[in-house]
Amino acid sequence: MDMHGLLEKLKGALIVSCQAYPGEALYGSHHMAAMAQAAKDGGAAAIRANSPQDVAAIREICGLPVIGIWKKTFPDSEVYITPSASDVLALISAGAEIVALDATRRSRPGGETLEGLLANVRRFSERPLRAGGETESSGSDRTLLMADVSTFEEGLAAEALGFDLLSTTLSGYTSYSRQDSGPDLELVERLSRECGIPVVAEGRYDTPELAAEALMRGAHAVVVGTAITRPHTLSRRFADALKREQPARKAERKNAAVSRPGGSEEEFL
Ligand SMILES: CC(=O)N[C@H](C=O)[C@@H](O)[C@H](O)[C@H](O)COP(=O)(O)O
Repeated sequence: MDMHGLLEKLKGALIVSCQAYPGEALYGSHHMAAMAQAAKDGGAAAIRANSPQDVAAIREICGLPVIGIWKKTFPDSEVYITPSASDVLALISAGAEIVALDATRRSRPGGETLEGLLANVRRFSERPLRAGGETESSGSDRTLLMADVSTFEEGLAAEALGFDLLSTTLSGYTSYSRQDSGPDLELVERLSRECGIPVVAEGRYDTPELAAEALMRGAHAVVVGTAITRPHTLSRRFADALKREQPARKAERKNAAVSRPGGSEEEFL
């Protein structure tokens, strides 16, 4: 499959983000590969995964195209999604068909620039990023680069730098981007209208309806993570809702006891 074939395959598709952090019950490539297989069984067309180990495990088990990222934190920068050229190359070696990286305007670790990073990746990549030459494990003739952005301006800049596709991943996660509890559908719509490369909707799509709306607004595909693959977060939502309900129920029962003929508040207590 060439890069156009891969992008065509992702058109209108669900991409499931399978990520877990150290200390969480599902942390580990084995769990993430099982999660990816379950997502595939449910109709996902691709997987977004963190670290070369998870990318390799997921590709081996479920065989779907993988968008690889590598989250790393540094004391001198807020950038944490695939911060450096060597991270990109490690993900390419692990078999990622697409590598996503922070393309915000924030300063990067070690003072590296986004332009410099792209030049390094192109220079050192074994699977050329701009030339042909299909490799056995590759789903595409070259690894595509996805820009994770937080604003419209960052999207335009990333397209000008030669990224293959954009994702709205970081809207709400930079200090200067729109802060909202829901997904940034306006950003999806604006980028889709103004950019010549595919725009992926990502970040806080927590219902099927919101994901479908993103396609209506022009998204090429939708990435869903937390709402599908983070069961402890989902469990907490339910548990918190029940906890919030308890005082209301208690008050209801108390009112019912007091208003019953012969009933009293003491009886309820
Ligand atoms: C901001 C950031 O670091 N986003 C990360 C990017 O890979 C993941 O933690 C998210 O789960 C992913 O973007 C999917 O979004 P959501 O989990 O909201 O469906």
